[in-house]
Amino acid sequence: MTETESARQPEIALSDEDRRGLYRTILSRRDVRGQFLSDPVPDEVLARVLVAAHYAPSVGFMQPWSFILVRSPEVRARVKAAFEAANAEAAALFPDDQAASYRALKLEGILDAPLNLCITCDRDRAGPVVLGRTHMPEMDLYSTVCAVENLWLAARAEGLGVGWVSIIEPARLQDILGLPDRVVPVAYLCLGKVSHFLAKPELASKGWRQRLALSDLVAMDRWGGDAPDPELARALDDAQAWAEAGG
Ligand SMILES: Cc1cc2c(cc1C)N(C[C@H](O)[C@H](O)[C@H](O)COP(=O)(O)O)c1[nH]c(=O)[nH]c(=O)c1N2
Repeated sequence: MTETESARQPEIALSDEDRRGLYRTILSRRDVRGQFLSDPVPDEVLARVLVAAHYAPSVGFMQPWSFILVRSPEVRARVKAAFEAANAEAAALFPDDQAASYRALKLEGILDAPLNLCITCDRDRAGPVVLGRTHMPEMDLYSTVCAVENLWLAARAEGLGVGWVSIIEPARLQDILGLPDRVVPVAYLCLGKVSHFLAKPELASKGWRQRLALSDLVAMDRWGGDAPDPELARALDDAQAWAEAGG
């Protein structure tokens, strides 16, 4: 089969402005828990961020995701109760010196955000044998996470905050949302307009954990292999300094 001109995209790199916009979106995306406004998310905007999620890559083009929009106060109250139960268990797992700061963190916006959204993975969406999943069975879950990140970035570009809540027993979420066994609740998200976006991750500004140096995370050829050569190491440090300055 020959490739026709119309089968190609007209450009390879994006324009400088588009590229800057992409990096700005990536660098300014935040996990939002405490800055939600109650205004509803307009349908057209919601549709666009869901399209962004749906255009994520997926193993074997499986598109295993579905999107459960949770507006019902009753359903959200049940999810919030599931969070409270899991969060109490989680707090008890940290050593004493960390447990108090853990309890002081706000780790969800389930009732504050006007919309909650569960992104699920249907592990049977494309039958039992899926191109690309034959030897790495978790690839459909990873594909669903790609959809989550696409949505998160598109939401940031639209001025919408997203907060991921994973401190919930999955079996309870499964029950509350009526998910069949083959469907995994990959991400429970809170979504809505925000008063502002924080400049830094909240866990960093509250002293829980700081961003690592990228250059320490890059090794040559094998785990624990040589550090990158000095030119690449400098480029990595410069790029991270650029990101820290806001891009
Ligand atoms: C898979 C997964 C699961 C969770 C999160 C993220 C991801 C990727 N994060 C958000 C997390 O704390 C946050 O991404 C980091 O602290 C970095 O901050 P920014 O996302 O850059 O603002 C998160 N935050 C929170 O308050 N409660 C939670 O349960 C979770 N769960």
